[in-house]
Amino acid sequence: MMRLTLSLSDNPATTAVERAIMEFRSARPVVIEGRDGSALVVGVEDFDDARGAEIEAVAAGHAHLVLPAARLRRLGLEREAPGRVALPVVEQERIETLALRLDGRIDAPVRPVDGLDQEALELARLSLVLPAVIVVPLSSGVEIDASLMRVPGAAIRDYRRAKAADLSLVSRAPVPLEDAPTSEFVVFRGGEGLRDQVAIIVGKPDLSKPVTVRLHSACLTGDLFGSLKCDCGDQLRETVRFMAANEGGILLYLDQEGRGNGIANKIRAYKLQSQGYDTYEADEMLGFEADQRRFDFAAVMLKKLGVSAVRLMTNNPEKIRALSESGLQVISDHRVLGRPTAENVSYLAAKRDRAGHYIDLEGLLACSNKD
Ligand SMILES: Nc1nc2c(ncn2[C@@H]2O[C@H](COP(=O)(O)OP(=O)(O)OP(=O)(O)O)[C@@H](O)[C@H]2O)c(=O)[nH]1
Ligand SMILES: [Zn+2]
Repeated sequence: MMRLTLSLSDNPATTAVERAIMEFRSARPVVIEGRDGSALVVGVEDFDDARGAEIEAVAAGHAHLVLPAARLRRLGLEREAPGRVALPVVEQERIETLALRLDGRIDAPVRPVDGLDQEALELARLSLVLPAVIVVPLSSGVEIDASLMRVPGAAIRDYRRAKAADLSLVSRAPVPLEDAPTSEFVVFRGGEGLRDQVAIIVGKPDLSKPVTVRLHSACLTGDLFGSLKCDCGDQLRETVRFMAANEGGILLYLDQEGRGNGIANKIRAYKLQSQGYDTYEADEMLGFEADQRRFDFAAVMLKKLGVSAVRLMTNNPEKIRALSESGLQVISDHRVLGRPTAENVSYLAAKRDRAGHYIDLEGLLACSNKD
């Protein structure tokens, strides 16, 4: 019999994590294998009592819920690290209360997490689902479904770094834009998120000089639909116009919807915002720290395009720091602000006050009042 041997995947660890992400997103349990044991992990989304009963049969009282630090803080605990709460009974109602509900309160001791717990939480984050996981340590006698995906914990830990370093250019073509007729779209595979990353080269920038660059995190609501809740759409179009009118530039459109939390979690956060919480409070309730994004892979994209010095269009100190640390020469004197609207001023103020963004809101409001 002929046997097909595949040598295509030169990184089986990354592929294993990607398969695990797909399983996890379809609400199937995944087995994480660590050095000192393994654990069955399942996300809290789409969790019901029937699934709970299946998990309980395997867990025999040893399941626990792992919650990130942000969520524990929202539950009233002073925490900088994730923690675990025992689940003697695996019930949907209790899990939802602890992981999701606004009035959730901790009703049991919170213990420190182990390596498998951390890897389980990281798998949930990579999967862009709610960052809360049910973990069942597997003892040797337990039999589990052989079709369940098994993934080494070390591969999950290393995944982000590996993907950030391993970006490949897959396609490129001219795409004339309304405000920038000479533009080229260059698509990379790798980086963050679950899709591809796009570099838009506007005009013909001179790569021997600092190139005007913007790192733009995807914002479906703002970029595409002109949502009034943020300034993203204005920033995007203003950047392209500026580049076209000033010797060109490169805009990186990064798959980091919702500050890296994914569109589903962003809309969950918007629901909380409609109840009066600000952009960071809402994320914290869902278990997210202020910003999940990393920008190291953006530097890899720029280097692959032949860029070594940039003039960055941003107000975000984190973007400036990440590119500088990657060895690129960075000039960061160009701020980029959209129009303030009644709906987005509090969002802009929160970014300035909570995340240290360089936003001169008073100046901006004064300017817009003059118009
Ligand atoms: N989680 C969350 N994400 C949001 C919210 N509003 C906007 N976003 C996301 O925030 C990100 C904004 O990204 P960028 O436009 O790159 O902006 P930035 O980090 O503010 O930095 P600069 O614009 O460069 O100063 C996008 O991914 C949006 O989808 C929100 O209320 N909650
Ligand atoms: Zn936006």
